Amino acid sequence: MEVEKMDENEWKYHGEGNQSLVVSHCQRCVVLRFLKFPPNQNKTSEEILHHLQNIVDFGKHVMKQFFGENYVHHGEIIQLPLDFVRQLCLKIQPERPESRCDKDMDTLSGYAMCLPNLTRLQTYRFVEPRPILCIEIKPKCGFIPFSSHVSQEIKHKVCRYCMHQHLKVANGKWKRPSKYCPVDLFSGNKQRMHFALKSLLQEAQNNLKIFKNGELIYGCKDDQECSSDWNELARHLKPFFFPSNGLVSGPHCTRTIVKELIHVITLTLLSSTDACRAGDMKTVPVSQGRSYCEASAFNKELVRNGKHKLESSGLPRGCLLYKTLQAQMLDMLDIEGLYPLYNRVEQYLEEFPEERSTLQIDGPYNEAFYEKLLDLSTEDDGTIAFALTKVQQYRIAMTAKDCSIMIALSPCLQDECSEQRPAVIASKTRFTFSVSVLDLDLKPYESIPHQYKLDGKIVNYYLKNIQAKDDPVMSGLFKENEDCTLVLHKV
Ligand SMILES: O=P(O)(O)O[C@@H]1[C@@H](OP(=O)(O)O)[C@H](OP(=O)(O)O)[C@H](O)[C@H](OP(=O)(O)O)[C@H]1OP(=O)(O)O
Ligand SMILES: Nc1ncnc2c1ncn2[C@@H]1O[C@H](COP(=O)(O)OP(=O)(O)OP(=O)(O)O)[C@@H](O)[C@H]1O
Repeated sequence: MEVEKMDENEWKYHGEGNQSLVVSHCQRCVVLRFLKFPPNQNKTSEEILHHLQNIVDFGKHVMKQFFGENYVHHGEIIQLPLDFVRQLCLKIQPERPESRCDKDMDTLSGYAMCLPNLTRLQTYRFVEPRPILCIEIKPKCGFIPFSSHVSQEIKHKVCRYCMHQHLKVANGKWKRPSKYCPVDLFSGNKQRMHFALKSLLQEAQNNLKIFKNGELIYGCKDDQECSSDWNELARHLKPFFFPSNGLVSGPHCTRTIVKELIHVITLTLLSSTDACRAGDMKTVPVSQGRSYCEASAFNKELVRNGKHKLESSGLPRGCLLYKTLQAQMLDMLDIEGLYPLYNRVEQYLEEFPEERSTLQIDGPYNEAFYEKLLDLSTEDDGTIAFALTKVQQYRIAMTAKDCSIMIALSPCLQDECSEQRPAVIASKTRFTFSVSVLDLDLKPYESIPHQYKLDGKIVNYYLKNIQAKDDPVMSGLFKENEDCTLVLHKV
């Protein structure tokens, strides 16, 4: 890219999260990813460059090993003219959702990351004329904690996402709870995956976005403004799934198209398109934890119908979901078992602050850092080395619990598919596809106390407000208490 000739008019707002803001090029298949900071948090250009270098190194030397070369795009750092960045910032400001404007895009350093535009197929450099559909899923944590350090039994039964939903609705983050359960999505069972994906389509929150030719057509632009009109979605999707049938319309057609979409997403999620170095590193036997979540609407429906056995077919080893789950499962001790180890590291650093860089707490994220992550022993020998390994593994797990999966699909002819360019088949269309993972920024060491507190809040809220109401015995107890209160009233 010729940085001297950068023109803000060739770029447009693409999206943002809590840490970064992304703009896409109008003709080329690239995006720029800028860091975001709260106003007044003045970072020097050097600090920003160092932060970005860490992100790139972490993707290149660590996450590629876990996920595989083809799934991870670490990108490169680019230095941009400050004038271009300022103009771009002004241009895109009106497009930004209000809920994300508590942080400002960095316009002072001139540094950004340049990445392939993952809403496009990765085989083309330029925006190609053929239609492209892209589905972005932020699947969140797909397993139930199996650690013996867990103090509340409910955490062995209900997954964090399902519990957290209730706290988020109570806090006003979302209007309604979603029926999506990540444990169903990661089960590898097609029926359960279908239910999970349908639930995501019903209540996308920040877990699902759909792009057509690089433009967002479905999902939440803002926390308050969510598009969940299936008829509108079906109108967009029809040319992809039923290219020659112009007559089909109405609710039946909408349902058929949505079903086709879910089918294709399931097939791509289960496909194996890459091998990776950590491929044989099995963090935990799947059988160790519970393979279903008691709060999942799918599970509840089965129980209502008198069926108690939830199928978990298991994920094919090569697929991205499997790799994501394995990385997530590096959280072997749960935050409850991890927190005392974090405190051990903290104490050590208080005594020996100069050791912070030797211990690679803030990088560099290189080969040596990766090698140390491979020790999966859970036997605590009381050393700082053990505590540090578990802390770093936990940070990787947290990163994998918050990453997103991008699936890009484009209709193709039979002779266009090859081993390099795999295909999935829907009833009327053959799609060539690519699957990628994004937002693999390592979670900061400093966020661990926050994770510990949040975990307590999520569980306590669920126990007090949700489980107590769901459980007939508990709700009976609450009623009795209410009766007592009445007796105690002055009359
Ligand atoms: O803690 P969680 O599970 O709510 O995850 C946070 C996400 O909320 P979510 O539950 O997905 O709506 C949150 O997403 P939103 O900003 O709410 O869209 C961020 O991804 C946050 O990451 P970071 O701390 O900014 O790096 C995420 O925080 P981390 O816990 O991953 O640090
Ligand atoms: N390489 C890419 N190609 C296409 N779109 C991208 C790319 N990187 C990011 N995006 C889009 O920009 C959005 C924000 O990016 P990203 O998830 O990296 O932000 P974040 O601030 O790190 O997220 P979080 O809130 O999870 O911390 C993504 O949800 C995705 O839609």
